[in-house]
Amino acid sequence: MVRLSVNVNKIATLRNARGGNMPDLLKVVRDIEAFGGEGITIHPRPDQRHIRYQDARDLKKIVRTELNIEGNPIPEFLDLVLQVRPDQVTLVPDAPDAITSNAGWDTIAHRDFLREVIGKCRKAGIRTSIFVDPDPEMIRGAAETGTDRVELYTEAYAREYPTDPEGAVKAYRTAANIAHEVGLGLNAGHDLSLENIAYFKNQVPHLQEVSIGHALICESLYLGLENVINMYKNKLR
Ligand SMILES: CC(=O)[C@@H](O)[C@H](O)COP(=O)(O)O
Ligand SMILES: NCC(=O)COP(=O)(O)O
Repeated sequence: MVRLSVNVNKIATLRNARGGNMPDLLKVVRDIEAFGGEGITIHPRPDQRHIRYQDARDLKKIVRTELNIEGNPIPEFLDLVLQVRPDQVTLVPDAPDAITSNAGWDTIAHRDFLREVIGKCRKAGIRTSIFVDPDPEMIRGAAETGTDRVELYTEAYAREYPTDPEGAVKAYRTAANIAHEVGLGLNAGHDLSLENIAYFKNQVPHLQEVSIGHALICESLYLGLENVINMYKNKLR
């Protein structure tokens, strides 16, 4: 079964909107795990617009499933990750002012930098993943960095799925097979939803984990968090 890691950035967005602690992020995370969530993903951005660095420290103490911290490995991010030691770190090449993640790594141009960062994380006992487009050369380049896994950036799939499901997924199927051939574990995420997740899961081999946040939280406004988590898990079986 493909593991569901729930990205809780948008819980922190709502919390920060009033400057208080409602919704209580730690309570929501405990409930997500009680409802069947199999991991918690956070993406502390440099401006800490939603997830704050302190949230990462606090969540490390309470997460019982797996904690995945995503972000651009700027020095303060890497320091946080090496301090917190999550189960997994996912390296994302976001610009500081990016409204959301919008590209995968150029694993060839940044091979030496990624090797250095990944080496430090793996030495600290943290499983590593790097955010990549479904580009065969980028997947092969990722294998040269020493990373444990890659995370396929699924925005293009989600955008094209409604009009051309097979056209949307074929690059990801190819990328997944190449990742498997070169010995990489496989995650996926960004803009996945109740509408598009089952087709992706059924068409993309070797998938170990999906991290889903924005759509899941929005769907939960109508259908309820516990119900939505179990709807995703049923589609991921
Ligand atoms: C790497 C990735 O796709 C997610 O972390 C996504 O960027 C969520 O970030 P926001 O919640 O800030 O959009
Ligand atoms: N890595 C993807 C993630 O954590 C959540 O992305 P999204 O579902 O908020 O687009």
